[in-house]
Amino acid sequence: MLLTVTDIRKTYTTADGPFAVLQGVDLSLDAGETLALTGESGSGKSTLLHLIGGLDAPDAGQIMLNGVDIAALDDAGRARLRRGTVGVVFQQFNLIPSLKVADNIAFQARLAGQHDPDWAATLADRMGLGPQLGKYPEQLSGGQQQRVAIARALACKPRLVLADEPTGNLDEATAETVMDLMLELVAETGAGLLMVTHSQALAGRMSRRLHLRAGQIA
Ligand SMILES: Nc1ncnc2c1ncn2[C@@H]1O[C@H](COP(=O)(O)OP(=O)(O)OP(=O)(O)O)[C@@H](O)[C@H]1O
Repeated sequence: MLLTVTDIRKTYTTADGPFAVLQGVDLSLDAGETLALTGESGSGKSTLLHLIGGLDAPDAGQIMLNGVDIAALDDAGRARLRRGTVGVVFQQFNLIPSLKVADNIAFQARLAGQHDPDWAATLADRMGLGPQLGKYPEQLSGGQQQRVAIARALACKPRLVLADEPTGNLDEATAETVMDLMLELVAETGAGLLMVTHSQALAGRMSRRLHLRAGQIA
């Protein structure tokens, strides 16, 4: 199993007191599988994705990724694992404004010491980004920026791709094209995909779907 999440708990401290957003979440994902995570706004979807991506640590529970318990790693260990094993795509693209498209695509793979120029070029080509490689993110449309973000996430050949509303900022037609490309490339690499979405149509394109409600998988 690529990913096994067991009894994950997370409580935020807020001005109104403790808020238990995740109260014992279990899920698993195999390589080559695509999983949609749905749930009302505020149900904890992004929180769960961040924990699985090692961007934050749970209060309790186990997250086994590729045989490693990431919940037991320190910050540096989580960062290393994340760079080499996980590719993340956010709704807001999160490109680096001062870097050209080509360098944005290569950024994470370089950090992980896994930059493969041929693979980066293949991704850019498949994403239709050839003419944009020398441009800066601000010179690109939203759809083009999200294709750069997806290429960047896939450039380190991740075993797991995490996507948080990846097409939430795009118009319907662009969203469909971008999603087609992402699903195609994820399928070709054999990675697992966990995608947070509010779109039932999008969730229907995944091999499985889970719904988060009241801190647990419903
Ligand atoms: N760092 C934080 N400190 C305190 N509360 C937080 C923090 N991050 C998130 N929350 C709260 O935890 C809850 C879950 O947030 P989260 O972003 O995970 O939900 P979500 O399901 O992804 O929502 P949406 O669909 O609106 O993006 C929300 O009520 C949010 O206000």
